[in-house]
Amino acid sequence: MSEKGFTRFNRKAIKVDDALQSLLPFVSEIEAESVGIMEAIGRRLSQDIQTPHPIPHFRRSGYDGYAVRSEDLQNATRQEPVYLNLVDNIPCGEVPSVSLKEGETARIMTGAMAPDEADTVVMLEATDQVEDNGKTFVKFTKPVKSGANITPIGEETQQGEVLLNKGKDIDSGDMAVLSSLGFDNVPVYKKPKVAVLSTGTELLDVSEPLEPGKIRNSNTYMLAAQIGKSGGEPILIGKFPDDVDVAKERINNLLHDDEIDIIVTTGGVSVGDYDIMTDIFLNWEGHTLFNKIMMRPGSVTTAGVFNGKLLFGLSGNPGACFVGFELFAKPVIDRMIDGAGEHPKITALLEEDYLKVNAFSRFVRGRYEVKEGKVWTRPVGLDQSSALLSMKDANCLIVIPPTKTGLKAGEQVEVILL
Ligand SMILES: Nc1nc2c(c(=O)[nH]1)N[C@H]1C(S)=C(S)[C@@H](COP(=O)(O)OP(=O)(O)OC[C@H]3O[C@@H](n4cnc5c(N)ncnc54)[C@H](O)[C@@H]3O)O[C@H]1N2
Ligand code: MOO
Ligand SMILES: [Mg+2]
Repeated sequence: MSEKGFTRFNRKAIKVDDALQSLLPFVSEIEAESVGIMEAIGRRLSQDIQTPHPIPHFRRSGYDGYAVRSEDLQNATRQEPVYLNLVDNIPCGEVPSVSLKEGETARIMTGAMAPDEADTVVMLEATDQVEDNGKTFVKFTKPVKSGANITPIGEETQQGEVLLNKGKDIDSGDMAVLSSLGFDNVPVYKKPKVAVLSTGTELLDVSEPLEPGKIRNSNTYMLAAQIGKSGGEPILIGKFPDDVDVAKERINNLLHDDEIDIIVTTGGVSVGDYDIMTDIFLNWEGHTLFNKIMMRPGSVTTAGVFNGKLLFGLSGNPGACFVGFELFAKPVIDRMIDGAGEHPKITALLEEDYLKVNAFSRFVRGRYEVKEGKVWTRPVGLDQSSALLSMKDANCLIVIPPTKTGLKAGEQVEVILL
């Protein structure tokens, strides 16, 4: 009997949102760290990133050509071309070596720094270079608009603007900005360390050959991927037989291990004789928050807290384990790294009838696709808690509210994006 009056069998089912809310008070933001820029890919920024200088930080030529003062060319025509004296050559990475005076021009390459006195760059294709007793001139046959083909300082952004916001997951565009601004070290949130421990005497290691009545421990590896995708770092503790003392001792170590932020177990949370996680949650030094949810699959998903550390007892059934993680552990990890901790939802149209009726909400592994501008969704694989193969094809969970009649094709449903 736990202090909340939970017992093995009489469990008080609570709503998904209430269960999620009951976890959130125990979620604290994880500290930040600084990582090398290449390690920052996919990590979450822990600070706003302001630009220390305008972009671009110098007047930049947009083309290979000649930097000119547009007033020198205002009378240029094919019949009466203007010839400017070539006084400088500015490749990319160099700076102008002379200041342009009236009647002078500088050859300049794309991306190179334009001379202060030039307000325009004329493309090479629109000019000719001519020699005249040892001096080089450039021939222009039409006037140019002042400012053409030169990117002014700060055209993209002025100094001091916030370009990347705290809480953003670093993707390719962010890497362009961070590297351009000189962040060879990047402030990111530490990855919450999530210990994964699977219980079940029936479990074999991945490398072990099958035996009658036994299965390989697939939940641990499925969760490792889900944890990584959620921004956490999976710490694989391994599989344990259905021995409550062994499991309890191991879990206790983890609860006291400052290196571990969250513990996730799989298996043994229902009413079976060897459901040892149920036993642990019924009498442990922590506080059990819930052990029954108004949902399918994963209705026996259980969670508790011990000195501020959350322990999740996910179901052994792969489908239930997967859904239990997505609905409860993923939002917790997200909030630890400054995320909203919400389930990303969109509405979609059912492509086919869903006729299973149920008193609880169903979270059905499904796929959504955009077709003719509308979002459609359909279940994938076996819609059963114990199904293993439906997760690989799923990119969403279709939320089927409690219904007496099931839902018809074309009806609107919410889907949670995976
Ligand atoms: N009489 C009742 N039976 C069941 C109930 C119930 O209320 N009354 N609850 C059902 C529900 S709901 C679910 S969900 C499952 C949950 O089972 P457990 O969390 O206790 O999981 P186990 O019994 O340990 O195993 C269930 C199933 O999953 C397989 N399994 C376990 N660990 C792994 C793993 N690491 N990788 C892959 N597969 C795993 C295990 O072999 C079993 O087949 O209980 C229902 N029963
Ligand atoms: O609630 Mo369970 O995951 O349906 O079997
Ligand atoms: Mg069981």
